[in-house]
Amino acid sequence: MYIKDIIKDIPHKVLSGSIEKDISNIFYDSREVIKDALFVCITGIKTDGHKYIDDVIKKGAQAIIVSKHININEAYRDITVIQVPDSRKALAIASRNFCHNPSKDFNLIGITGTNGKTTTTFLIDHILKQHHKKTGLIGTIENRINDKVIESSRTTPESYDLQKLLQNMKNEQVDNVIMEVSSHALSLDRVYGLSYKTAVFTNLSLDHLDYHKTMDNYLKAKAKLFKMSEYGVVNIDDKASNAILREAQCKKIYTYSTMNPKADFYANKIELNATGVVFNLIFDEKIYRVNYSTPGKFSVYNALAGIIATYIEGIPLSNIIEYINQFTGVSGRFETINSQSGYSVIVDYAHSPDGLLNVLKSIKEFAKGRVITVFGCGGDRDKSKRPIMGEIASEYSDFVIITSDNPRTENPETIIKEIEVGISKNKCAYSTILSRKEGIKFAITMAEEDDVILIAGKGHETYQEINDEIYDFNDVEIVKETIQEESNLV
Ligand SMILES: CC(=O)N[C@H]1[C@@H](OP(=O)(O)OP(=O)(O)OC[C@H]2O[C@@H](n3ccc(=O)[nH]c3=O)[C@H](O)[C@@H]2O)O[C@H](CO)[C@@H](O)[C@@H]1O[C@H](C)C(=O)N[C@@H](C)C(=O)N[C@H](CCC(=O)O)C(=O)O
Ligand SMILES: Nc1ncnc2c1ncn2[C@@H]1O[C@H](COP(=O)(O)OP(=O)(O)OP(=O)(O)O)[C@@H](O)[C@H]1O
Ligand SMILES: N[C@H](CCC[C@H](N)C(=O)O)C(=O)O
Ligand SMILES: [Mg+2]
Repeated sequence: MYIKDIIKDIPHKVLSGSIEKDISNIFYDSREVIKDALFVCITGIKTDGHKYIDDVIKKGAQAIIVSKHININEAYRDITVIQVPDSRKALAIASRNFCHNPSKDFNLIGITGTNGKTTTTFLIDHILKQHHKKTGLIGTIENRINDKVIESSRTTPESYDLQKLLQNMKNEQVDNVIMEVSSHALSLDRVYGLSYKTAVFTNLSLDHLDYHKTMDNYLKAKAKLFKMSEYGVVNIDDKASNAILREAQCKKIYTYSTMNPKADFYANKIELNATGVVFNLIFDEKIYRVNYSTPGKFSVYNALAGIIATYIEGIPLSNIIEYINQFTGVSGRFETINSQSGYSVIVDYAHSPDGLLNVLKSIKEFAKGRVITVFGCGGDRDKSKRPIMGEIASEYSDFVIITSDNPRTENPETIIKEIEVGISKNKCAYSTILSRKEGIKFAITMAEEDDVILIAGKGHETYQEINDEIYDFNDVEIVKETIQEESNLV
């Protein structure tokens, strides 16, 4: 595509070279640049793309987008250099142009919030598919085009990767794309220039302060999505919803609640049990009984969000409720493994204080025996949540095993100590076991009939990241193997 077409709608100044050149591809990482490329220099948190200009020109880049003043070497005078005020926004619009604005050809649904994004996207995808729609899905566990799975390395991809993925989805003629929109993506303009049909707000609670610094910044990032969307779907039981509603520029907003009968979609008569939730949905003065097979009060919220987003797509409520009945849940989200000895193990992705609190409260609703919790916290991420999660685990468990999550480049023993600070020692007994595998094994060895073991934090993850190395690791597999070994011993 010609540079002049790629930079359409981007405020810019051409510093050198021609914009009539044909470009092979766009890159934001110098390490990937190939001949005839356009390289967008991004000033990041760790490094600065402007540092790699010489390098990309040597690799054959023909055009460069910069956001800083640069001195162009005489030898490079044929290289097209374009200056823009904001190179992340420029990357998003250039990518959208280069991919022929794919999202204009389908309805885009975006889910934001601290918890529940993956679960809600999977539920919406399920409902739409049951109604014979073709779908694309983008999020933490995987990306999908209809039933084809594409590996995902980020909750919301960088703008260029996102536009390419949306283009592939368009080529497969999807009717809808359902995507998780992380606060990082909103803050770093990965979704800049997209128009959503529907934006969903699930909730806001403590997480990611390593990046956002304050809860207010975190909330403002989430609120951006509601300026880019035709319809809004908002959980008004969450106190952050006031700010979302205030900032939203949607043409229509549907609210949902389990506490306020004035919400557009209101749930009451909620029954919680070990296999799921059942509740009454009240909409437009009609009552529908909904069955959803993931336990926990938070499941009612995810179901409500899924119901409204698909109602906006024109699917009759009676159909939606029938489809929800057949939804079997998401891997690593309240995934239950029953043992022959009568105890059960729940693998869950709760990795924030609110997530852990919700899952433990839900377990308390049905656990007949002790609750044994195994968890850790990720390294190189928000440290403020560590003692709070320690406190929650000890308040709601009979025994806690603090272990490693993904320590990344931090010392795992230090992370464990920071969690330990929050443990209420008079509330419950606990152990610290560095190896997550040993921690899980220890919990299973001590479990007796009717006990419930919660293994929190890694859910679907199939790896453990320690010191920049990725090791195979799968909570569910370790649980199954250990239960098997235990039963062989009996
Ligand atoms: C905090 C954050 O999101 N950081 C993202 C940000 O990194 P950064 O600003 O530090 O970038 P940088 O490393 O300084 O590099 C600046 C520029 O130089 C380029 N570069 C760098 C090195 C080089 O040799 N050559 C080169 O050209 C980089 O490609 C980049 O364009 O921009 C990079 C380029 O797109 C991202 O890779 C990086 O994501 C990092 C890896 C990350 O871990 N992000 C996580 C926290 C994240 O985004 N998580 C959310 C989920 C959160 C949730 O649970 O809700 C997600 O959406 O996945
Ligand atoms: N609506 C909800 N409210 C509070 N907690 C929830 C909710 N839904 C799920 N959870 C808890 O949060 C965990 C993560 O859920 P899910 O993966 O759907 O969230 P997410 O927003 O996609 O997370 P991430 O930001 O890591 O992608 C679940 O395992 C569960 O413990
Ligand atoms: N999307 C979340 C995932 C956390 C999962 C947990 N297992 C960890 O590694 O910290 C984050 O980036 O904070
Ligand atoms: Mg997710």
